[in-house]
Amino acid sequence: MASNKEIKIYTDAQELAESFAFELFQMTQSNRQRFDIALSGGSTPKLLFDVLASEYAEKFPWERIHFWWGDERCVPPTDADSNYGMTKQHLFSKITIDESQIHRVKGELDPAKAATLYSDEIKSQLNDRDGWPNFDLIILGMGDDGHTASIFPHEMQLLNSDKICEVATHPVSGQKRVSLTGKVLNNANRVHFLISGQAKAQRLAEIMSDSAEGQKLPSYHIEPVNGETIFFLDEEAGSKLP
Ligand SMILES: O=C1O[C@H](COP(=O)(O)O)[C@@H](O)[C@H](O)[C@H]1O
Repeated sequence: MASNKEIKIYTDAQELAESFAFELFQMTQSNRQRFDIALSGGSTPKLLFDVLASEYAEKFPWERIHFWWGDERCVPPTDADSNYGMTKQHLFSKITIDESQIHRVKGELDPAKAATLYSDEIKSQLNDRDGWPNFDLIILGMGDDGHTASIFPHEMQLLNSDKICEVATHPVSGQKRVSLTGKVLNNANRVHFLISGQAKAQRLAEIMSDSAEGQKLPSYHIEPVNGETIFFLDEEAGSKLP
């Protein structure tokens, strides 16, 4: 199948975050009443949240945005590893948004229980398309090993899971995660990867060249058939692209 992955490259991580914040702002300028956006953890979104908090706190239609996560680490929200905790620190604590619009994974609970609760909340709140929840936008990162959300290369079966969420295990630390599965990621209207840094360059080159190596990486397989897939990169991340 021909790929429709689009690539946008910015000078550095700061310019990437600022340009992406503007893209987000533009997306919210329609008269839609609600946008369901799944966030990622990681270093690049942190910069994005800082830009949103400092430059868009008053401009954004926060009352129409519902926030979710593509994945969460199974730790309490106060833990430095918590994706929700990082977002709270860098964004939610600096804007006015109702708690009912923040749909976090309860990382402090038993992982299987947290995955079930999160799946139930998604099912009860999101529109369905072709039997799967339909996010307006899923923002994803990519780990140095090619993982995305918390779908790691040693757990490729999560790409084809029939569940909305699964419990995943980090290959090195053994930390438990809750992750949206591939069918949900691939049912979004938009998937936007935000990727910066030299450490991602080789994996990105493998993915974009359609190589056998690339096909072993979870990120390669995320491309909604009925949606857009855009890779927002800085020059370092894009430095080895074919
Ligand atoms: O573990 C995770 O890593 C990825 C990538 O993060 P980065 O810091 O290498 O950019 C992230 O997308 C995911 O949400 C997070 O849980």
